[in-house]
Amino acid sequence: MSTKYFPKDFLWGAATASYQIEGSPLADGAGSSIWHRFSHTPGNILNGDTGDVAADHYRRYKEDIALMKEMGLKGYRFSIAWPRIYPYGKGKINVKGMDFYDRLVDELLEAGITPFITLYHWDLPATLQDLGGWANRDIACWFADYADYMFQRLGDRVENWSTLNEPWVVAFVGHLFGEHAPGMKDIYSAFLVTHNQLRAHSKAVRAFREANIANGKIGITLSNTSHDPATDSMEDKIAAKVAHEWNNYPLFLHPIYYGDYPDTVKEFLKEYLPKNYYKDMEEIKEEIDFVGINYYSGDLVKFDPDSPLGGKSVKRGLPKTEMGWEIYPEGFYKILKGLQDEYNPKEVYVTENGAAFDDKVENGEVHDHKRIDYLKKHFEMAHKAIEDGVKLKGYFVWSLLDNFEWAFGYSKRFGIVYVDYNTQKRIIKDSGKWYSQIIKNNSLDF
Ligand SMILES: OC[C@H]1NNC[C@@H](O)[C@@H]1O
Ligand SMILES: [Ca+2]
Repeated sequence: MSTKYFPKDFLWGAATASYQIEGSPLADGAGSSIWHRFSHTPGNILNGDTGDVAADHYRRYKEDIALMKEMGLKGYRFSIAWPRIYPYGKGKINVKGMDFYDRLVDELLEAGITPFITLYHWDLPATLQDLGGWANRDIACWFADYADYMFQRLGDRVENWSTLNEPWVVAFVGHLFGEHAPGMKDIYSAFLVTHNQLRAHSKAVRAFREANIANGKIGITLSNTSHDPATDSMEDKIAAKVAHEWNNYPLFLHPIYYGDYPDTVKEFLKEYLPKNYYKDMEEIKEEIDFVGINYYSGDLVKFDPDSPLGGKSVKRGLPKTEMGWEIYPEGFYKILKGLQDEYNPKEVYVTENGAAFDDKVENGEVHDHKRIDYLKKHFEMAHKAIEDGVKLKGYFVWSLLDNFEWAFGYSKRFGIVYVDYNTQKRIIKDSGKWYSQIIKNNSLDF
């Protein structure tokens, strides 16, 4: 057993998102979001759950920040609900909505916790969806205006900003698979949404440069699944490469760093890319300060001529989390190392990593050993990645609190803090206590 230390000032934190924890979606003048609509549309969410109350964080934020302080978190990643700021997506500002985030940031700073803001984590103002949402090219301006206003209001106290959370999930789960808001099933819209999110992201980055925020850093947060070829055959290897370049960070980083979509996306999916997309690439190619990596799991990819991507996902019989996702820590290393090798970002943050397990309260405690084991294995891989040159500067566990897990509602618990939704009581799980020690020692014994 040896002790391995993480770099000095490594930013250990926890992550959440507005619609998943806040509740009070229409309070104090906030506008409706596409997730308010989607969760209130019967049939979309397990058990008919909605984000109407969630973890009641909009009202309990001070108590939650006290919990973060008790656990010794260095950082806290959270998202701004665009419809609280602009109830109609643009135009009129809602002062009370802005005040909530002003107070939240001040409370975090008072607790010595570094704020890490995500500008968009899926709760698009519903009125913008009525104008076409992310499929409307004008959203690049709508988003950049919203981003610029946030930079003006919070830029004096917040240095770390991520524009979009998991734009792949927004584009494909929301516009092709139809399982997320706005519930569309149109592959052409999904690629148009991919493209417009890139345009919006880079326009916001330029606004960020203009805002001249002292020590400011801006990036983007991308979802990733580690895709390995099912066999050594060339067919499976190509299928795994296509899956990687479409499903993971390359789909967005290739345009941002190199000004074009990845080769396999252009080769296999050109039909679906917006016509004349290339004209926007100069605008999209815009330097960022860090890449946010979200990682949960991996799979095997087998050549499959019937699939539009030429491949299908295959399980390998590994232990799974409550989400049915295989536990594959090696994939975490592959994604982090692959990112550094392929794009050489200035900095990398793990903006999400964690697991859902069937947590139970026993005598006022939650002995979530499986989550501790999951996190420990992934921390080991993160440490190995740093040793191998990945410029990893911080790690945010998903999630601080049990919360609204989108189409699964409250049935899946990812928190290091347990939430009893009947009483809104919080219980720091064993994993939260264990994590506190890791942060305090800034090291792992393995
Ligand atoms: O599925 C777990 C998490 N994945 N990334 C986005 C978050 O909003 C999810 O809760
Ligand atoms: Ca200010």
